[in-house]
Formats: sequence, structure tokens, C-alpha cells
Amino acid sequence: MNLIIDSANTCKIKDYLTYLPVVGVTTNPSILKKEGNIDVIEHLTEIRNIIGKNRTLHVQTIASDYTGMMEDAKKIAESIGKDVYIKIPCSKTGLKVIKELKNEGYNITATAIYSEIQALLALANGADYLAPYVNRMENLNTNPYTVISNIRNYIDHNNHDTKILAASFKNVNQVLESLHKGAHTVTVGAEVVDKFLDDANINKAITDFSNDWEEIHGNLNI
Ligand SMILES: O=C[C@H](O)COP(=O)(O)O
Repeated sequence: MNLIIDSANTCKIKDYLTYLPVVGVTTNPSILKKEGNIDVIEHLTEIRNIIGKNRTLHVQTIASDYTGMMEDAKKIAESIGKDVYIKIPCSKTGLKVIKELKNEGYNITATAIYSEIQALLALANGADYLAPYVNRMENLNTNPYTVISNIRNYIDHNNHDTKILAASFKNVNQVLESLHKGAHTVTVGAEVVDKFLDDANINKAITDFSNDWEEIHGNLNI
């Protein structure tokens, strides 16, 4: 399972790195907002140092016009490193930016994907990752799993290297279903990551084992 953490909280990221198969970190302006009035470039550089060079870091542009997005992308790459994946919302302007940035050799994650057609257009323009918004699609009565499955079939059939990075989760079942339907990677926020192992049954089993051991052996170790 390729798990990306959808958070800019350095304490959470450090903790998850100790026991989860974390392959990267994604952020967007809403995620950064949760960290308060930080120096964003400094904070993202700290995250880059925490996760190291072997994991991917995905950082979103802020501007909504072509020139502003291009400037944001270049500032992000110059400050944090050219290996950063620049997250571009997949709008008309975004598609133009993706095309140009790819021509200039940047890594791209196409984000805010709500439909199959958006994904296929971003893929054609050279995006390295496609981020379909699972929970948000469900809220709009679009089946995100059909979208993921169709994109995956298209990628495999045409031998593309582009990966599906499913995003926007509100529960663990959405994460699992996305993986079943062909997402290569999932990016999951702390609220859902913390549910992965938050199971009363696991804790009860562990307590029962300890009690059974203590009944016979008291405080002795094995
Ligand atoms: O960056 C993309 C996020 O995964 C979107 O998640 P959200 O729907 O919880 O804002």
C-alpha cells in the first residue's frame, strides 16, 4: 500500500513515519491553513527534510491566473527543490499550466479532479499524478470508484506512467475501495489515518492476552 499523508502537521508526519508505509506528503492551501500563520516555504522545507528525498512532496500553487500559477510553481520548485510535485487544480487555466510546466521539466500532480474527462485531459498534458476527489465526488452523486477504475484501465491499456493518487477521504472504506478499484496511491488526512488502527477489538484482544498471561505468570516476562 502506497500511503501519502494529506497533512502539513510535522508532529503527525513524524509519528506516522515510525509505523506506516508513508511514501510522501501532500498539502494544499486549506491543509496549510490548519497550521496557522506559518512561513509556508520554511514549513514545507522542514517537511521535506523530515520525509527525506526518497518520498514525494506535493505542493499546490495559490494563484488562479496563468501567470500567477506559473510564478508560484517556479518559486515552490526553486525554494524547496525541483523534485517537488507541483499540484495544479485541473481547470482550463490549470491544464494550460500543466502543459507548460511539463515542457519545462517539472513534476506535476493534477488535483481537484471530479470527473474522468478532467483526469484524461491532465494525463494527456503530461501530469505525473492524477488526484480524483473521492469524498467530494460522492457528495455530488458521482461514483468515484467508476472514475478511478476507468482511469486505471485507460492508463494500463495505453501504457502510461501516470499514477492515480486518490484523495479527499472521510472514512477508511473509501480508502480501501479506491485501492480495490485501481488507485496506485492514496493520500489520507490525519482524521482518517488515525482511524486505521483505532479499533476497540484490537485493544480488547491485547488486554485479554495480558490478563491471561498475568493470571498464571504474574509480572514475569517470557
Ligand atoms: O488535496 C486534496 C484533498 O485530499 C482534498 O480533501 P478534502 O475533500 O478533505 O478537502
